[in-house]
Amino acid sequence: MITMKNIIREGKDTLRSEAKKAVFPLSAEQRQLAHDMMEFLENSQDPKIAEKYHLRAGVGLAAPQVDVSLQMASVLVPSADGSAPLFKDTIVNPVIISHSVQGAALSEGEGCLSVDRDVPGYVVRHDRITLRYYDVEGQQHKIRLKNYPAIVCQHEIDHLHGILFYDHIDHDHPFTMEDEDLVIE
Ligand SMILES: O=CN(O)CCNC(=O)c1cccc(Cl)c1Cl
Ligand code: NI
Repeated sequence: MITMKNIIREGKDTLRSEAKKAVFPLSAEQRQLAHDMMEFLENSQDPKIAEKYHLRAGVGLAAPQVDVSLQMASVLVPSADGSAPLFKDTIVNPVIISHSVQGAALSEGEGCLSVDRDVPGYVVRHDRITLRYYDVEGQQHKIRLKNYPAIVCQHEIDHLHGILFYDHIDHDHPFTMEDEDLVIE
C-alpha cells in the first residue's frame, strides 16, 4: 500500500518535471500503481485507516507524487452527504479540451501532499472544463466537470506538467480575484 513515505516532497526533480505520456496497453505495474493510488485515496479518506497509517487526506494523487513520471492520476472526490462520489476515476493522458472563461477558487485554498506547509491564497482555476482522458483499460472518455471536481482534476493535471498549486497564487494579493470569478465553499 502507498503511505506518506512513498510521497515525494518539494525539491525532488520528478515533481517539477513533465510526466511521460502513457502508452497502451499499460504494463502490469502501471495498472497496479493505478490501483494503489486509488486505494491510497480511499484509505486517506477513512478516518480509522488514515489515523492507523498516519495518512494525510487527499482527493487526488498523481503518479509524479510517488516518483513515477507518467501521465496518470487518481481522483476521488467524495460527495458532501456521503452518497456516491462526485468523481472517481484514474485519468491517463488527460487533456482539457475546452473550459469556461469564468474562473473559480476554493474558499479554503488548496493543499498538496507534496508540500509540507500551508500556502494561503486563492488558486484561481477554470470553473468548468471539458476533459478528455483515457481510463486504465485504454477507453477514451470526454466529460464535463464543474466546481470542486473540476478544480481537483486541474490540480492533478498540473502535477503531470510539474506545476504546484501555489504557482497560481499571486503572493502580493493572495486573496484577490476577478469579480466574475467564483469562490467555491
Ligand atoms: O495532488 C493531490 N494531492 O496533493 C493530495 C492532497 N491535496 C488535496 O487533496 C487537495 C486539497 C485541496 C484542494 C485540492 Cl484541489 C486538492 Cl487536490
Ligand atoms: Ni497535489
